[in-house]
Amino acid sequence: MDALKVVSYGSATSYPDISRPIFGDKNLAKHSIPCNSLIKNKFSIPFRSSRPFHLNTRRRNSMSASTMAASITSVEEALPPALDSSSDPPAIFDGTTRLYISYTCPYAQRVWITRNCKGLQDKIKLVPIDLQNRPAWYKEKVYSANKVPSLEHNNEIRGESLDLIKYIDSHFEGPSLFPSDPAKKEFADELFSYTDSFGRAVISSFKEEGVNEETVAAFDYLETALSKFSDDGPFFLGQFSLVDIAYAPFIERFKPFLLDVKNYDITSGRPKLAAWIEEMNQIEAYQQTRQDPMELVEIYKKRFPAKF
Ligand SMILES: N[C@@H](CCC(=O)N[C@@H](CS)C(=O)NCC(=O)O)C(=O)O
Repeated sequence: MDALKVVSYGSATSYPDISRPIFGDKNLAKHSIPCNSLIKNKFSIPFRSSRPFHLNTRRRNSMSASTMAASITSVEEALPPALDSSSDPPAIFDGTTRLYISYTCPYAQRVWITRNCKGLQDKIKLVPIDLQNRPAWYKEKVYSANKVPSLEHNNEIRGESLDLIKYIDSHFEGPSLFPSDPAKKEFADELFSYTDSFGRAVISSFKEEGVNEETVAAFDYLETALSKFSDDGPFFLGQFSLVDIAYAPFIERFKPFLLDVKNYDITSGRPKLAAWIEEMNQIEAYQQTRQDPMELVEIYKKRFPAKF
């Protein structure tokens, strides 16, 4: 893993938060930090594995020493180009574990983040697909649902992002990304169940003028949810978990889009959500999956050409 290098390929590179200035450069000092330093040093991850975990974050020019300590690091990989209708299929079912994604798909991004967080870059090969010019073999030979993400593992293909992040967490090595505390597990289930409703509630405003009550309530729900275990840390279950991974790709898109087209700042009056975004953006395993926010805004503008 340490041999992996920083390489951006096409649009698949990591970007800082749209609302924050870009600090630093690409010539970053690199080192690994252990799992329990994952999220700033004060928040440990008392999940079942204590295996070392490699987290990368980007060095910034103006930072406190403690933030700096957690923010310089590490493991980046060369991202392959997306396969399109002219590309040959990989050697499907040759024993290689493959994660089929699209670089711009938030569902696929959930699984990609999970794979990175568990340090599985060498064990699970990324196979990006160009959804706009999809290879026919993907539906015929890989995943008949013809969607991403899908995971090829042990001669089987599995789909559905929430199932996949749980599957990867429980069937592969690396730090556990799910708590054992029953109260946290129960809350995790509630938050997983809410993901689709959350998305629908936010998108309901994309088709009309302004930001409706349903959308506001959805972000308020997250703000309240972030209070529940806030004594343990800034994430949904206190410690970083699969729940954060389930929401991050969507917040990554909704935040810049709502700001750009509706002048609506989802963090205004929601300090816990603002802090969560800040903390998420420090996690290199996530950073490496992020796209240019303005490209994401443009994608949404095309997809929702309604009233801005
Ligand atoms: N419920 C699925 C949704 C996956 C999904 O809709 N993926 C989109 C890309 S973001 C897709 O593959 N769309 C292709 C299509 O529907 O033809 C999951 O959570 O994995």
